[in-house]
Amino acid sequence: MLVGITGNIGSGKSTVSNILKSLGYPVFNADIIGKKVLLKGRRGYKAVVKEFGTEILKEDGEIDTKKLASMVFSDKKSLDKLTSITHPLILEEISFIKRIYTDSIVFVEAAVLFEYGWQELFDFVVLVFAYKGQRFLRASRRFDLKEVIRRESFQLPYGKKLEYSDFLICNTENVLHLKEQVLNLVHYLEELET
Ligand SMILES: CC(C)(COP(=O)(O)OP(=O)(O)OC[C@H]1O[C@@H](n2cnc3c(N)ncnc32)[C@H](O)[C@@H]1O)[C@@H](O)C(=O)NCCC(=O)NCCS
Ligand SMILES: Nc1ncnc2c1ncn2[C@@H]1O[C@H](COP(=O)(O)OP(=O)(O)OP(=O)(O)O)[C@@H](O)[C@H]1O
Repeated sequence: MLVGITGNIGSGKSTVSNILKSLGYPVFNADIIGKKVLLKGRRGYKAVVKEFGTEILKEDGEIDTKKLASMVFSDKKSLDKLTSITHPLILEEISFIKRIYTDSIVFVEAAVLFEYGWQELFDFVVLVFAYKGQRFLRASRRFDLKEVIRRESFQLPYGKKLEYSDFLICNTENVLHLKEQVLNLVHYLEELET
């Protein structure tokens, strides 16, 4: 059973993933896959350098994801160019994961899932919710607020995402409250699986 975990920036997807991992479940991360395919020698590297130029390279020849981020999150066309290269490769890997884990539950965390119509690939999608203020505050630990706002502007609003989701997890309280919901979710999924 392939289960997607999604939610807007700073909602707590990785925290949910970590809880699932601590319970022993296999959890993959589409953001990480998306960056792996950009490593030197991997299939996205040449195409992205050709598209964005050698100015996105660091001294060691690897792609500087910070520079790339500043280009793509300030211009929708650039973001579309990047995703047209990396998304087919990410989807290939998710399909592979789906084929490998046929008789157990496997989770894939994907920040942007409904935005690109990936829901068809999953048996169920879990949406992690937190209020905008909470998300922005939490995400500012990793990115500055301007960057958080820019990235959020490329994400669908929760109202739309709720329509497409199978389960909702509310990360509006403390992590213990989040863990209780994750436990209820896996209990339900395990019952479906048997
Ligand atoms: C530009 C890149 C290299 C920047 O890497 P960086 O380490 O700064 O960010 P990371 O990938 O870890 O994403 C962090 C957060 O940014 C937001 N974000 C990332 N990609 C997107 C996107 N295409 N649309 C909207 N928000 C996005 C999400 O909230 C995500 O959780 C990277 O984000 C990227 O390659 N994005 C395009 C590919 C993609 O869509 N990846 C996400 C697959 S789920
Ligand atoms: N319930 C909570 N209470 C307080 N802090 C939290 C809570 N849930 C998550 N956090 C913290 O908020 C930050 C963002 O959480 P997390 O990384 O899980 O979100 P995310 O959705 O994966 O973020 P991103 O969109 O940047 O990938 C982290 O520092 C995390 O420890």
